[in-house]
Amino acid sequence: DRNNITAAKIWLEEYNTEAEKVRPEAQEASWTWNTNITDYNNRLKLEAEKKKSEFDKRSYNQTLNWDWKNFTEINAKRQFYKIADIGESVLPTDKFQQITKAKSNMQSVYSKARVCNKPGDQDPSKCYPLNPTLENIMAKSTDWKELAWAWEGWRNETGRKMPDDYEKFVELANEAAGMNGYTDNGDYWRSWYETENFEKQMEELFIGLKDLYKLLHAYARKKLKERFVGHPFPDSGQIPAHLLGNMWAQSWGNLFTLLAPYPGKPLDVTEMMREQNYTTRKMFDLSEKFFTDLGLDPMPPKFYNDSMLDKPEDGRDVVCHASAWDFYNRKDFRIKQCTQVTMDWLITTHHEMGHVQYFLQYKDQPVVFRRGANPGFHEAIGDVLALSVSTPKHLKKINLLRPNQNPDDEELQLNFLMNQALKKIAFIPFGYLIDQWRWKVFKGETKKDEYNEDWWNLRCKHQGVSPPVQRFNTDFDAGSKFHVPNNTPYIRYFVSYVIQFQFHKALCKEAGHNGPLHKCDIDQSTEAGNKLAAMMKLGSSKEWPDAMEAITGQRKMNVSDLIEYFAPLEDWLKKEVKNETLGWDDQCGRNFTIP
Ligand SMILES: O=C(CCC(O)(O)[C@H](Cc1ccccc1)NC(=O)c1ccccc1)N[C@@H](Cc1c[nH]c2ccccc12)C(=O)O
Ligand SMILES: [Zn+2]
Repeated sequence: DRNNITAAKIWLEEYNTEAEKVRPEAQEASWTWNTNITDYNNRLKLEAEKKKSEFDKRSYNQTLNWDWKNFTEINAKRQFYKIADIGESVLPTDKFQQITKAKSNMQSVYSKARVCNKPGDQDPSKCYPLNPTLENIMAKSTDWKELAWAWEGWRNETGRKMPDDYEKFVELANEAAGMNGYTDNGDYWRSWYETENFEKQMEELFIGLKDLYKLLHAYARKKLKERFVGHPFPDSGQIPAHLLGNMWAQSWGNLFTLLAPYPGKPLDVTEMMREQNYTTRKMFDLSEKFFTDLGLDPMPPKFYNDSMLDKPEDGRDVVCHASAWDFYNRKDFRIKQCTQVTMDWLITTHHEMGHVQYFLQYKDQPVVFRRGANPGFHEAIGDVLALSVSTPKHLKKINLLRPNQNPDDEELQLNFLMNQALKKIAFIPFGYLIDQWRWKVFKGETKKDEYNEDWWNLRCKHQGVSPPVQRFNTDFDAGSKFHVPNNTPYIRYFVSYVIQFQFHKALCKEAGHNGPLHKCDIDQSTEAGNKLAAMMKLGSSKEWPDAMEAITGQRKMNVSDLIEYFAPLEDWLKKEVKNETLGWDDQCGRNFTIP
């Protein structure tokens, strides 16, 4: 009968066995398309996703045979709750095909996009991809026109071609969410945090970090005005978005040579990697060794054979944006990325390896529990280890610090903190605003003809950046960022950037570190590794405060550890910008220059 827990548990076993067959097939078809974008592979992907959605629907219907909401066994009840949460699979077949098609269209446009007519090119029909060319231009160029060409061209070739598909996706995703009992798709996405007034909590964390961001923003703006003297910066105080070393101004690390407090003491890890003939494989071996030295798991033998770690040179179209893949059969785990030999990519490699380590640690959980305690946890693992790898102390240990440099030199340490701030503090408003925008779109508060206006309202208000050229409602600049056409939620990265410092603080204590937090390197501490592993083994079987408590002893997210980490730099910045006006007007001033 409906309350027979023994029979229910038998059914759960059967569900898991079936899921460990259906999911690998769907993953394999998705992998084939992601590593070779063709119409044929797209059809196979659609077919496999259809099969998986039918399995999800069937399973949902079978959960109705049990009064699982009244089960006293928490673990079984939570498995039923997750099995019944089938997302877009709830849609009838034709609508499911439509939403999958709209998503594939946008992903294909994004991954195939190329930008032509580069200023100074003899052959105007020569076209360039984001990875590596446009990313390198945004990182290295100090030519206003060249930066504006890449910035505007990328948006013309991606976002501008998506509004219709995006509107279709929003409509169908909201319909699916409604059928599952949510008010809209944003409500569904936020439900994964199982947290009362989650939006309010995010806003409070963001407010707690604003002052720190304003200091860094004022300093960067001051130095960029010197570099681009004669070029227009809006009176309203924003920084033109194409000057910050990154296509989306989400990470300012490429401005290190301009912004380092002591330029004479560089951290030029990329050059050191190149001088030592680093290869992609060496970067992965280095990362894997950090994990195994903590007592965590090595990569399975198949991992290196089956992964795609470099951009293919045979001209085929692939999804270059990095991702880690769990095939839900406890055997297949892969990474797909178009690695370049740079420090940024060494960090990204740790980020992706963090995802795979989580897969390995929770692989014996029931399939529905093979997820992060909340999505932010999954994004934080690799970044926590990278906080140790990036320290001058660790770089010295792995011979990526110049031999004549002393890792304990206080000026070098301040340069290191600035480098970290340009990646971690600069990211905060960007990590916050993407889903502020999407949640409003899903709520119906932002209509299609307001997509771009609302996007720039948030970019100007929260991030303090402005468009370098005139923007129109026929533009769709949100679509120029991978996660929007790929429909990957983004608040997870904002959460990760907060909790990774809580994890770092706790693991450093476990590793017996004394002294300033930013000098801590947990390398080789199996005590720290054991704590991290114990948390990861839980997967999503427990609510995330339990997982947080397993590492930090606390049950809440808070920004105090991040602020503690950057305290020495905050003092330096306050002195550096004491004659500057901090912040900017909510609205972007209007003074574009058409190049
Ligand atoms: O997007 C990524 C890395 C890609 C990912 O590893 O997060 C990837 C995104 C993705 C999700 C879904 C489909 C395809 C790609 N997420 C995963 O691979 C993943 C796998 C399993 C569980 C959770 C996430 N980073 C973000 C920001 C970021 C956070 N930490 C970083 C460290 C270095 C560089 C960038 C970042 C960005 O580039 O804007
Ligand atoms: Zn990630």
